[in-house]
Amino acid sequence: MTSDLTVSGLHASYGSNAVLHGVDLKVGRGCLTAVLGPSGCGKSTLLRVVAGFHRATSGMVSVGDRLVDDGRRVVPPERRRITIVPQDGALFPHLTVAANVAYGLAHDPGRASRTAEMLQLVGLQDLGDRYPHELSGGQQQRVAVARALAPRPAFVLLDEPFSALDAHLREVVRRDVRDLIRLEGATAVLVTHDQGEALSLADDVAVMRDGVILQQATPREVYTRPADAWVAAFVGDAIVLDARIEADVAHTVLGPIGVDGPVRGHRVVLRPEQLTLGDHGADARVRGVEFRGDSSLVQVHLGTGQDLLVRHHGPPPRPDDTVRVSARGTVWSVPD
Ligand SMILES: Nc1ncnc2c1ncn2[C@@H]1O[C@H](COP(=O)(O)OP(=O)(O)OP(=O)(O)O)[C@@H](O)[C@H]1O
Repeated sequence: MTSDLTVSGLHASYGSNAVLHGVDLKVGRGCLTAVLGPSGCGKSTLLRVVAGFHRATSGMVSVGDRLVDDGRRVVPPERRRITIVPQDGALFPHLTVAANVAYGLAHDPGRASRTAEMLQLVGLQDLGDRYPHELSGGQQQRVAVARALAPRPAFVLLDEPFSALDAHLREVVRRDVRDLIRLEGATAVLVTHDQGEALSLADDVAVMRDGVILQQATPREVYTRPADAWVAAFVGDAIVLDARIEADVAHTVLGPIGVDGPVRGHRVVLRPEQLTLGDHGADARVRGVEFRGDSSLVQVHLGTGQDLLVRHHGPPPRPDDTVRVSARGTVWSVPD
């Protein structure tokens, strides 16, 4: 992988408050990488150090083959060819949509045609004369992304750019933005605490907690082969079972299940869609049912005292029904 951004051993603080504790991250050229983590874990701080708005205490950041921060020598933000799209889009309210998009193209002779092209790409070619307050939230976000990509930055950093949008609009806008980033061939880092967004959009997901990246891998890999039980639960609904593992078979309260990959402890992880409610398996009682559109998420209480989530298709059981639960597929072993 040709790496466009390399962050290694990065530490950063606000005064005496250390926030990044040795972050390692690699972003391949032309890739969209999501940094996924809970509120306050340091995602925005990481973006700010990468963009050059905050200095590292130690560690290093390289963009392309150029070292931009090693805690001593620092390349200023305007010389990094990195663009940040902040959470609120931060459009200039006194400029029209077209003038906002053209803003970064001041010295570009192809300014007018590039602006028109970007407006076309985000589907706002008819709204160039409007002002930001005359647009919906989703349209404003598109303008913000068009403005960021217009000068063809090597790098785009997106800081939770879709968080202000409602669920439906968010899906539409984020798909458009991803397509635009792909089309422009930009390398992008997207910060989010929304696991669905990270898993569905990104080529690569870096899961962050308390100022460190716990795992960086493809969406499928972090979902099916999480680094630990915390990552498993953060990227999706997870079932963590105690297990005695012998010869690639985990002996659990749900019976024996095959283990995929190395044995790393006494617990295994599986997903609610791997469980089946049927006429065989462990005895359980239904505690609650959540309607999820195409399926139901059924919370069951095993005779052994453990609660599990089951993704169930078809008519759901009712609270207090007695059911039997079995597991399909393989499980993934996580460290204790
Ligand atoms: N300017 C600042 N001065 C002091 N502390 C700060 C400053 N900015 C952020 N912090 C602290 O640093 C920690 C990490 O903040 P950061 O904004 O990087 O987290 P985040 O993961 O982006 O959170 P969110 O998802 O809520 O935006 C938090 O504890 C926060 O309170």
